Amino acid sequence: MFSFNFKINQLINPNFFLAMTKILIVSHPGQGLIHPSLRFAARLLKMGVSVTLTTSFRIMRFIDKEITPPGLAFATFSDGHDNHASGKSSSFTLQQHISDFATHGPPAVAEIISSAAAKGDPFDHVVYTTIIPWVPQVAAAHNLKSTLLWCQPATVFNIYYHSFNEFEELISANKNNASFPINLPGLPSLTVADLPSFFSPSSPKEHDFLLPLYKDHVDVIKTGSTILVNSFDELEIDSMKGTKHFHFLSIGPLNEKDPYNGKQDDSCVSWLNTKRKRSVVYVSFGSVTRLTGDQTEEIATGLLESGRPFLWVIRNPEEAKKLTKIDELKQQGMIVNWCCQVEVLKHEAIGCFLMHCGWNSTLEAMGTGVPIVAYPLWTDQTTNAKMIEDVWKIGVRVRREGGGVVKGKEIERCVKMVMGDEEISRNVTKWKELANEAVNNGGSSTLNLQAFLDEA
Ligand SMILES: O=c1ccn([C@@H]2O[C@H](COP(=O)(O)OP(=O)(O)O[C@H]3O[C@H](CO)[C@@H](O)[C@H](O)[C@H]3O)[C@@H](O)[C@H]2O)c(=O)[nH]1
Repeated sequence: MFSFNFKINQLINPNFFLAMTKILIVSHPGQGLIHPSLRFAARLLKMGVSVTLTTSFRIMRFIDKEITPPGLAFATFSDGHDNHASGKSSSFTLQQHISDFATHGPPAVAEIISSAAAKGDPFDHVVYTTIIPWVPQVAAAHNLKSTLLWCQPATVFNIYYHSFNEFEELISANKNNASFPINLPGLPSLTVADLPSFFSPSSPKEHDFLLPLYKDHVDVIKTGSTILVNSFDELEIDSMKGTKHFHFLSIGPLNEKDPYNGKQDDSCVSWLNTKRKRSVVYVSFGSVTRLTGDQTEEIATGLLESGRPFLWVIRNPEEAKKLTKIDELKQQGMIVNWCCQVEVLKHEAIGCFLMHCGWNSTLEAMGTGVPIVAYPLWTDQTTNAKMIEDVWKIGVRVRREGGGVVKGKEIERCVKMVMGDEEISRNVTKWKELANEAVNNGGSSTLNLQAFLDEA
């Protein structure tokens, strides 16, 4: 059912011999979670920890084995979708995806843990990502401690926590009033519209299973437990103190290039090399959501009207071909179905990032000092967009006229505004420095990770 794939480079990694702690990372096989898991694994390996990453075969096929971090071991298992055509766009529903992983995962992870113990090389600790709340039970059944690696802002965790506890009634009673103020301990002033999208009455029916799933996550964590967060103290210290029930340890931003993307695709970089400094709009909406045809057409109009060159990730090449002004678009910009985003964002030609506010993309923009045009779609993105615009002040959020599709004119306005705003530019530089300092030697996230390992 599962296969151990201990890599030969374990043998040449000096840290391997020094390893004191052996950690199993269990990751949901979605990209928003596999990227931070790989990056977290790389961090741990650098600190002399022995790490095994487990997830489904399906996603592992997209990981470039030649550039995985030295020493990283994989133990993969089937989630019932091994032959699915692409790990970069799914045809089966998210609910099915999560539920199949929850069916196949527990016995496979149990087997991985007991098999390592039987070989005399047991795990010391299990770390698991968001949306797999079944992991702590499996770990506990093998007398192992487990820790959640929360891959969204601490602010969002606390919103969930409070909304499932003392603020449940207040939020529920006012969910139809988007501007109703919600003041939660440690968090900035929010409104109902700033909460994760699953609280909204307009959230699609097929997302109804997600709020109970997040509740399971919160319920399963014992009071006083440590929660690792892909964030950094300077960014969210108040939010992290927003509940006395948990001990947040921020260990991010987890922003390094990882082997999911494979080797650098030189065509994007060669194209960016021909563009002026800070002139290009980079556009990407992450790995999950699909925009409607109307939304995509309006974005195309906005980009064309902005007059700026752009690099636009449209995951489905067929959708790109259907764009009405595809010839004009190709003259002004470049459309790709995937790129190595962390490398692209580092390029000096990038002037702003039009995005969905997925947490990884937000941190990647922050770590490279790229201002954001926030176009949130679902889940944590509504909250992230609020923080981006009003709290960290590193971008501007698109407005929807009468709640409909965001118009091309609005995209154009936001792109022009964010690329010329001095206050945003100053804040972007400030957060870039703080984000990078946090993960340096002696930085807050490095110290927090050390503290976690001391306890693990
Ligand atoms: O062409 C591309 C496009 C994306 N990426 C990477 O893919 C990841 C995308 O992650 P994220 O920005 O978080 O978006 P999603 O994939 O949509 O992530 C889901 O999971 C995240 C973590 O839970 C949530 O914050 C998001 O809202 C949710 O949509 C990032 O690391 C990007 O660098 C690439 O490398 N190349």
